[in-house]
Amino acid sequence: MSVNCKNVKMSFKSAAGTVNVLKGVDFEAPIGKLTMLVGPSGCGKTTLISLIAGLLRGASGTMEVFGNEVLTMSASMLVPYRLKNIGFIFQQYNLLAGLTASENVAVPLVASGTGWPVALEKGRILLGKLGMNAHIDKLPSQLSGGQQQRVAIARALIHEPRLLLCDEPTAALDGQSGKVVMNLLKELAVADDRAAIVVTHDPRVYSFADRVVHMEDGLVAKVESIVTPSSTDSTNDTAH
Ligand SMILES: Nc1ncnc2c1ncn2[C@@H]1O[C@H](COP(=O)(O)OP(=O)(O)OP(=O)(O)O)[C@@H](O)[C@H]1O
Repeated sequence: MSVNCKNVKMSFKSAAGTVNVLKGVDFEAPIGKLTMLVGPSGCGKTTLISLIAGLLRGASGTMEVFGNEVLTMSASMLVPYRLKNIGFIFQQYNLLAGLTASENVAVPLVASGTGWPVALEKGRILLGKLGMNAHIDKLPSQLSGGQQQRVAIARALIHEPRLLLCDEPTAALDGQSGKVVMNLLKELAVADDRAAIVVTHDPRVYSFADRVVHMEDGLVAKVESIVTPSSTDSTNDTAH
């Protein structure tokens, strides 16, 4: 398993009182698979993947990610944990407005000690693979939504994380662009030693999943294993 969560509970305190958002989640994401996490708005999907990424603290239970017990990890250990293991694609992309596309992509490598020239070159190569050669020196404000999405994907994958976490990667895209993005994610992020977890509301992309985990009201309600046609067949998407 890339991720193995047992009895994960998480609450938020606010002026109105305590909200129990995760109520004892058992969740697994197998290595070499794309796991989709689906369920009604507010059921706790983003909270769960934020905990897995080490971006959110304060949960109880156990959460093993590639052998690391995340919930009890010290703050100083979380930084190298994230750099080594996690790529995160945020719903709103979260690109740095003052940096070009290739500079945005280079940031995770620079953060883990690679020099800017090497990081930028790797960033350009990866953006090229994503069909972005004409846009590598543009600022995010000069890019379309789909182009920004590709920059966010490249930034999440540049340091070759073992686990890619994506929050609604196709929400802002039309149907065809959504399929292209899902094909890219599967091709780049799912391998024998890697896994991806995709949070989505988008029924158009369900067929890219190897496994669908349904959450409801802070709990896992159902798990489906999906048998798909060849996951690498990115040219034939008529089934999607
Ligand atoms: N920082 C916070 N403080 C208080 N409540 C929060 C906080 N973050 C999330 N919540 C609440 O926790 C619940 C679950 O939120 P979460 O974002 O995990 O749901 P979700 O399933 O990802 O929803 P959506 O599909 O709409 O993105 C919601 O009721 C939300 O309002």
